[in-house]
Amino acid sequence: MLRVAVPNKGALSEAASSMLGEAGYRQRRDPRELVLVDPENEIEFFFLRPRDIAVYVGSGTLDVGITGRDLFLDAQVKAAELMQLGFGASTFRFAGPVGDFSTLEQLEGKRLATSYEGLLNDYLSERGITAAVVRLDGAVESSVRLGVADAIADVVETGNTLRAAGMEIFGEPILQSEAVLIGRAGVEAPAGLDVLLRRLQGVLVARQYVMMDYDVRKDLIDAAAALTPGLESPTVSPLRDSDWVAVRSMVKRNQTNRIMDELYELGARAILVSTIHACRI
Ligand SMILES: Nc1ncnc2c1ncn2[C@@H]1O[C@H](COP(=O)(O)OP(=O)(O)OP(=O)(O)O)[C@@H](O)[C@H]1O
Ligand SMILES: O=P(O)(O)OC[C@H]1O[C@H](OP(=O)(O)OP(=O)(O)O)[C@H](O)[C@@H]1O
Ligand SMILES: [Mg+2]
Repeated sequence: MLRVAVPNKGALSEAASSMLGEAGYRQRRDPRELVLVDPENEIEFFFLRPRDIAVYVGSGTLDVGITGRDLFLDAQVKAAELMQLGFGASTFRFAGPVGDFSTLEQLEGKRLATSYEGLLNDYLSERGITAAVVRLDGAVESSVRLGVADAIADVVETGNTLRAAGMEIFGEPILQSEAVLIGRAGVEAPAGLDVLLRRLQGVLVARQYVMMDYDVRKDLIDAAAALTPGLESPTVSPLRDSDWVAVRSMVKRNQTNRIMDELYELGARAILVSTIHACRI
């Protein structure tokens, strides 16, 4: 059985579980369940803290796991990013009291609070900056006001937490993070991993694309196909009226309305959009 680590709570937990559900795997009914076996799919899910998932995968105890790129890099384990999962996006950044800092160089000799000590130390040493890193478990934004640090390095999503603490970001982003699937580096792929990857890829595509159908005059098919090239090539079917054809093509979800407008301008009619429930590309 493939052994997969999944976040048990926190920012990534719900989205990870619903992605696995969409990929056709059994889901836990009770959030206190720690292990879930899905014998039909020959897979076993272990619900763990996202921060610990890299440790289990890095040590080879579990085959693959879903965690944040920031947490994975912070753990400094021997594993590799296998797939980006398209949720849990955040930026890891420096922040300080409003007006105090504007450049990275000003951090020299200062005290920096963070929950991501490994990630921050790597970043500072790559840039030759020496600062005292204060490792905190959470609520890092309070550390400056409470006097244990001069600035922080933390996860920023909306920036609301920072603003509420009277702080602002400065410097370039340290890291763009999102949820990723990680696996062991330099070993033979475990049985069943290829199926998991294809299924997750299928969910990503089904979320990113819609199916577009329309009718267009035969002499306009090249112009229409240029607007909707699909992944390989659009499907073109005959209609009873031999001057017209029906076209079917996958289209990026976020471009749906622009493409519908352009197809209509071109002369296409009966333009229909439907969601893709599942797919294998
Ligand atoms: N708004 C957000 N707040 C916190 N983490 C977020 C946010 N958006 C995305 N993430 C990502 O979620 C992961 C952190 O998850 P989680 O909050 O469960 O961990 P944690 O902060 O260590 O745990 P906890 O807050 O329960 O102590 C990171 O990869 C982070 O980048
Ligand atoms: O930019 P925002 O949308 O405000 O989100 C970012 C905040 O969310 C996270 O905290 P979390 O709720 O995980 O608490 P923690 O600091 O105790 O981990 C993170 O550490 C920031 O504090
Ligand atoms: Mg948190």
